[in-house]
Amino acid sequence: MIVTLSETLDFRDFVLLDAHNSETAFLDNLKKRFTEDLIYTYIGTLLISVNPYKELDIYTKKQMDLYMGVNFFELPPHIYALADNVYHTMLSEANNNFILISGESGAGKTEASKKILQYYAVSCPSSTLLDTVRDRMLMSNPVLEAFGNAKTMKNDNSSRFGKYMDIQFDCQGDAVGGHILSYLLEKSRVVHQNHGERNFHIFYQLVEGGEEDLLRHLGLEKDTKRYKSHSPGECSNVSSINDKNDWKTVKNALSVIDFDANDIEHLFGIIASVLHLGNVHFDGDTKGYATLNTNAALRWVSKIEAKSEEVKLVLSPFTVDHAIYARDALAKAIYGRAFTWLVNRINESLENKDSGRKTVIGLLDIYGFEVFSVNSFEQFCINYCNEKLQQLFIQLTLKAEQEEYEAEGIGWEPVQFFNNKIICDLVEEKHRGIISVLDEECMRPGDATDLTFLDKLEEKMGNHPHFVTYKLADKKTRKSLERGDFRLLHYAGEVTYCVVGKRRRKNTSQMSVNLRNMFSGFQNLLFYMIYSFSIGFIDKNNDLLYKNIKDVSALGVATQFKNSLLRLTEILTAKEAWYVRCLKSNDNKQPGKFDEVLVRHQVKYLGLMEHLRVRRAGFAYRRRYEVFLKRYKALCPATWPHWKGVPSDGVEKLVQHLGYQPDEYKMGKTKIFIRYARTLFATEDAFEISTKIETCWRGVQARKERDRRAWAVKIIKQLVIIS
Ligand SMILES: Nc1ncnc2c1ncn2[C@@H]1O[C@H](COP(=O)(O)OP(=O)(O)OP(=O)(O)O)[C@@H](O)[C@H]1O
Repeated sequence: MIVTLSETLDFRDFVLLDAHNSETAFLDNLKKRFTEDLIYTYIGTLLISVNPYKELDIYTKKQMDLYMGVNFFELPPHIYALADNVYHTMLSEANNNFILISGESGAGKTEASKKILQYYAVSCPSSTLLDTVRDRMLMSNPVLEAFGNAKTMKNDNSSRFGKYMDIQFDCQGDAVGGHILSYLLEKSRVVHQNHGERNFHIFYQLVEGGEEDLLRHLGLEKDTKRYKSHSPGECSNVSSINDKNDWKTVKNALSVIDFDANDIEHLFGIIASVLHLGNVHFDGDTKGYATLNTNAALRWVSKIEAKSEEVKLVLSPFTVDHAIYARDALAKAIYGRAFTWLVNRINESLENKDSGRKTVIGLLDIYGFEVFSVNSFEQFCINYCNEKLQQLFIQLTLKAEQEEYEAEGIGWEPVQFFNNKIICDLVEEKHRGIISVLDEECMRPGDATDLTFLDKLEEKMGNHPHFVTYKLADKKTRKSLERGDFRLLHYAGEVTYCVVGKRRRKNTSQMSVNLRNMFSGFQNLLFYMIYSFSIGFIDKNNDLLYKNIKDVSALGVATQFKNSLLRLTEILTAKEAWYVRCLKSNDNKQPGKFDEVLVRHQVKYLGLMEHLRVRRAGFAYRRRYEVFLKRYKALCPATWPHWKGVPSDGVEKLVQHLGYQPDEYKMGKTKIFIRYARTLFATEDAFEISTKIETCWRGVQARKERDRRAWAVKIIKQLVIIS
């Protein structure tokens, strides 16, 4: 076996990278690995995945078998290694875990979470009952994708919601149940899609693939162009999507998940209602009155939501524009509720009825920092979410570190890192944070606008080091800000948010109240809505749907999101954290192309350098004595080929031989702890080679006498490379 120098120059674990503060070195390593189709790299136990945009032969059953039960660092980085390690940690420590999968749209999050699920489906024990749970869990994917994914410019199968899925295991390691939570469904897609984008897949699947009888029953025609809610994107046919086939998959998946005929009828009835609503038109008279007769469109919704109640919405005295807005808001509300219902229904079918002790692996698939598109309210929510998750990462990592130091009898040292709590507080603090200010502004009587909201922010956050606006900025910064912007200095970098909508209506609050009253007749589906063309922070925060009017005065969308994030944080805090960070290699979905600027940007906004810093802080490297000795014994004459004494003594001899200074390492009860120093990088490199040398050595012993000399010469060459 020949070990070339080039093989030793890329690192499967960034923690070993000597120039760990250098973004350029980080990128070089990623790129080098990527060009060799090595899309996975670690930062400790965090897995980075770079989307190759091509099928790689690394997801076979054979590969799965290879990774089952093998030590995390033994084999090349892989999503299966992570999945396996989490599973075995859960079993051996009987604890709960979660895997956070993040990255921007098209980076590969959905694929990563599917691969983890597939791995568990193959590697976990099996029985008829368990197979049912396993199948339902796997089948929940195509269903949620049909209703929650859509073609966007960035991704033909883009998830338009955040997803957290718990997989529950019994103490034998069998998957016995599951539970899904969804976040921030992009409801606006139901009524509007940008050019080149589509509505949620299910609309096309139903119309293209639906059986004649079903379509007739739902009053639909087999022609997607007939439905106005589809037309703005003008993109029904996409080469990578086969709606007819997907329809079959979804129907099959629904039956596996145990949806009965009644459920299915209602579900598709609702989809039909939304399609019909898109085609509802309005008669506007000269005074600007508009009538919206939704009886036909809401036939199915009323079955679920209002039972026998006849639904008729009359909008007056508003204009056709207002009526269109009301219609669209209704379509969004209906779809949002149908999606929630669907998730609940899937959860019922995944529920584990057995009360025995369970441990959990949670999969959280959520957008990373968004800085490219219009920086608006949604991005603000997503970025706040990422800020919270970073906080959680810091807490969990440091907590875990501290616990391990104590268990090993090593004194805890404070670690230098940037604590982003200050930014989380800036956004979420009660009465003082941005979300509270937004709610106050939405609810106060009088003429509240996005700009008065911005004024209030300036008043309250004026001196905050992570907040700046045009008015507060110095001359230089001002050049990059508009008057309607505020900028947050997130832990991962600066993001500018535009608070104002495109067009403003003057008396928004007053109008909201009028509309609210107008819709109070519709049982359970009560929402209030604001002028259709304004999309600023105030209106977005007000785009509410409530069961009960009493709630309306209290909560804005941002606060609801904050509350759901707090609940999520509680769920996650009690678990051990694992991370998959997905990176997009290029913007054109081109196989094998590595766009350095794009990747650099993501490395920054996913906080990977910061992550590396936290991981390397303190004694970042630790291994059990036996494992360490086995790996590195070839590097010291006293330990090679065998160390006969106590492993910890052998390890100490070894590290001293390698030149570690006393402050560079500590000897724990069962493990050695080492600071990441230059020497270690050489050591890890050497480990790779020494493993190969061992293989060669065995080769030498097995060979005939005449070959031995040639093999021995090769080994000596390797040793020269090491030194
Ligand atoms: N590991 C992989 N191997 C091969 N192709 C991949 C891999 N991961 C992703 N892809 C390709 O990239 C596309 C986008 O991936 P995916 O849908 O998982 O992105 P995402 O991060 O979930 O995006 P979004 O946030 O928009 O949902 C996939 O449809 C697939 O073609």
